[in-house]
Amino acid sequence: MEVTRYQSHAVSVIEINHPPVNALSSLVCQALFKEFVEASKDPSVEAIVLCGANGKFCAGADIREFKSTSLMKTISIEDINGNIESCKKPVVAAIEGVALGGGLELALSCHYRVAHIKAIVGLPEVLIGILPAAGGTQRLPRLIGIPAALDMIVRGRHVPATEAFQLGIVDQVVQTNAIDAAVHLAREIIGKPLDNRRLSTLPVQYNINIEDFFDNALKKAKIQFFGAQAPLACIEAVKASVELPFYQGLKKEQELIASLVTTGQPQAQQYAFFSERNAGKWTLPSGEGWDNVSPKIIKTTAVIGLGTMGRGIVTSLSKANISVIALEQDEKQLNQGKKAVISLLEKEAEKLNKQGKSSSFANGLGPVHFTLDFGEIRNVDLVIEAVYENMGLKKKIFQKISKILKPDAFLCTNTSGLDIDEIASVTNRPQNVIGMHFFSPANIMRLLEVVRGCYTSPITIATTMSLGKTLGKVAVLVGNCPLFVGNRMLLPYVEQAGYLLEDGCNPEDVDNALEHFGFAMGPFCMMDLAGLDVGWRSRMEKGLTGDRVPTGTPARQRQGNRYCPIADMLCELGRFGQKAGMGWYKYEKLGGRKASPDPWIRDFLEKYRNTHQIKSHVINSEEIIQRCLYVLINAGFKILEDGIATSPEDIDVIYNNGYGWPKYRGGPMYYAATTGLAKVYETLDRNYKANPDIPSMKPTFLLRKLVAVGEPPLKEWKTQLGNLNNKL
Ligand SMILES: CCCCCCC/C=C/C(=O)SCCNC(=O)CCNC(=O)[C@H](O)C(C)(C)COP(=O)(O)OP(=O)(O)OC[C@H]1O[C@@H](n2cnc3c(N)ncnc32)[C@H](O)[C@@H]1OP(=O)(O)O
Repeated sequence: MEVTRYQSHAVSVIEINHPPVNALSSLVCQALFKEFVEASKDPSVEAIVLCGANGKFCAGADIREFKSTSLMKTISIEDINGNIESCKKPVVAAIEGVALGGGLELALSCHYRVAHIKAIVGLPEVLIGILPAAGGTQRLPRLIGIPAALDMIVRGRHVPATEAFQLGIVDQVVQTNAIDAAVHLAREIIGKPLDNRRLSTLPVQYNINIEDFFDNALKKAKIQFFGAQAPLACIEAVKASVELPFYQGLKKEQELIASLVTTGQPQAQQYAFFSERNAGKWTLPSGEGWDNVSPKIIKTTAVIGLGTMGRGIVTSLSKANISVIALEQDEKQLNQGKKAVISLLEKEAEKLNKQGKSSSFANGLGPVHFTLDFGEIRNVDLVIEAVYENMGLKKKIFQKISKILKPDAFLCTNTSGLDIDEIASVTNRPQNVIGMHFFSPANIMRLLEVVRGCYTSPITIATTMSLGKTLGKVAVLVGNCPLFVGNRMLLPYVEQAGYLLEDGCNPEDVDNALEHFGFAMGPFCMMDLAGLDVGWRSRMEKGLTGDRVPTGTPARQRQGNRYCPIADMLCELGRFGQKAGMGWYKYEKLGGRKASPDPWIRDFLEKYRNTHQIKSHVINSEEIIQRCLYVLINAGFKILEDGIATSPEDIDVIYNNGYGWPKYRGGPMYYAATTGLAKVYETLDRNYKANPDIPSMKPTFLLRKLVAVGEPPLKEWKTQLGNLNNKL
C-alpha cells in the first residue's frame, strides 16, 4: 500500500508509505491523489494531515522513474498540489526526517506545516540537473521572499527545521511527535479562514530592484556553476514568479524542465546520484559484501602524523564525534598540528553555527587528544597513519604499532599510491590492514578511496567503508596497484598536457580548454597548487629524472617512450608553483593564488621547441580536450580490465568527487559512453599509430572489445570482462 489513510476524530491522516524515502513514484501519486480526493469529499472529515511513514515525510519525485515516460502520463505532483491547496478543509503537513524536492513542494501546497526539530527541508533538484517543477519555484518566493527562495533553489541547500522556521517555511517546530502536533493544529484550525494560506494566491513581495537582482544572480551563477544549465533555469523560473501570474509561472517551470532534458545534463547528474549510492554496495568475487558483512563499530581512533593530511583527518573524525588520539614525533610538530586542528575545528564550528547547528567542538577540541606517546594508542579500535609518502617510514610505523595495538585493531594507511600489501606484510595482522586514500583538504573533500590489499579481510573493508560513510565521505572500494584509480588515470592526462606544450600550446591554452569543458581547474593550475616538486620527487625516485637517468639518454625519451622534461626543468629553477610564487604561471606573491600567464614561460617554451627542433602547430580546444581526456578514459578501461575498480560507475564517482570533473557530464566513463566508444577508440587508435612512443594512447583491450560488440550500455560493460583479473 503506497498510501494509507486513517481517521482520528474529525482529522484524516494520509500517510505516504513507499520505502526507503517515500519518493513520489507514479503509483504513489495516483494513490495520494485518490486518498486525498476521498478525504476531502468525506463529510466526516473536517481537516487533513499529510505525513510520511517511517519518520520521513518525502524525498521528492521518484528519480528512478525519470528515464521512463510514466511520470508524464499519470497524475503529476502539481495536480496533487493544486488539489490540496484549493481544498476547503485545512490541510497540515507533518514533516519528519526529510521534505525534499517534490516532498517540500507537496508540503508548500498544504495550508500549514509542522516540522520535527531534526527534520530537513529543501529543493535540491538543481543537484540532479533539474528545477523544482511542481510549483516550488512559484510558491517558495511567495512564502519567504525572492532572495531567500532563490538561494535555496539555486544551491539546492538542505535547510534544518530551526532555520526553516526562521525563514517562515514551517509554522511550528516540535521536539516530540510531529504527526500528533499536526493533528492537534489541524483540529485547532477547523473552520478558520484559509485564504491567506494558499500560496498560489499571494503576491510575491519584494523591495529590491528586481531586474538588477536577477541580472546579478545570473552573472554570479554563470561563474559559480560554470557550464551547468540547471542553476540558470532555476533563476529564470524564480524570475517568472515575479513577472507572470502563478499558473503561467507553472507553465514556465514545465518549459524550462523540458529544455533542460534536451541538454543531457539531468541524465548525467542523475546517473552520478545513483552511482554514488551504488559505490557503497561493494561486493567481493567471493560474494561477501555490504549486505552480508557487518562492520565493527569504531569508537576510538588514532591518527599518526599531523601534516596537512593528518590534520584534515583528525578534524574529520572529530566532526563525526569519534574520539581521536593525534600522535606526532616531536613537541614542535605536535604543537603546530594542534594549532592547525584547533583552527580547522573553529572554522567547522562556525559553518555549523551558520546553519543553526551546534557542535561538540565549538569551544575546544571535542574528542581529540594530542600526544607524543605511542603507548597511549594501545587500546584504540582503528589507527590511520598519515605520515608522508615514504615506504620505509610507513613500514617502520606499521611494524611498531602492530606490536602495540590490541589484536583486533584495524590499521589504515593514508597513501595516494603506495603498495598496501608491502605495508601489510610487516605487521602481525595483514588481514586488518587497508588503505584509506583521503583527498586534500581531508576535512572537506568528499572522496575516499578505500584500498583493499590481497590480505585485507571483508570485515576490515566493511568497517572502513562504514567509517567513511560516518565521516560524510563517498567511499569507493578499489584494488591495490600503483596510484590506485584516480591518480593512475591522472598520470597520462598530465603527461599529455606536457606534450601539448611541446607541440605548441601555452599552459593557459590547455587550462582554458579543460576549464571550459567544466573542470574546476586545468592541469597546470592544479600542478601549481599541489607543488611541482611533488611529481618531481616521484619521477626522481623512479629514475625518470636526476642523477639516475643513464648517460646518453635523449632528453625527450625514457625507455624508448616519449618523455617531456619541461616540468623537471622548471623544478631545477625552483619554479615549484604557488608556494614559490612561480611555476607554470606567475603569482602576485609567494603562496599567492592569483595565477597570471607568465611571458617568461612563453619565451622558455619557444626556446625549448627551437632547441629540440619541434615543429609546433596551432592546437584548438577540441584537440586539447580529446588528447587529454581520451588517454584518461583509456586508463579507466585498463583499470576495469585489471579489476582495480569494480565498475565504470565507481570510476566516475571518484572523478566527480575527487578530481573536479563536472558532474553535469557524469564522469569520464559516462562521458566516453555518451561521446560514443567508437569515436574514442578511433581517435586513440589514430593518435597511437602516429605516436607509437606514447603507450597510454594505445586503445585497451576492453575498449576495443566494447566497440566490437556494438557499444553496449555502460551498465553492461562489466559482463564483457568475463573472467579477467579481479583484484577486488
Ligand atoms: C522529469 C520530470 C520531473 C518532474 C518533477 C519535478 C518536480 C520534483 C522533482 C523532484 O522531487 S526530484 C527529487 C528531489 N529530491 C532529491 O533530490 C533528494 C535525493 N535524495 C537525497 O538527497 C538522499 O537520498 C536523502 C533523501 C537525503 C537520504 O539520504 P541517506 O544518506 O539517508 O540515504 P541514501 O543512501 O541517499 O538514499 C537511500 C535510498 O533512497 C533512494 N532515494 C533517495 N531519494 C530518492 C528519490 N527522490 N527517488 C528515488 N530514490 C531515492 C536512494 O537511491 C537510496 O536507494 P538505495 O541505494 O538504497 O536503493
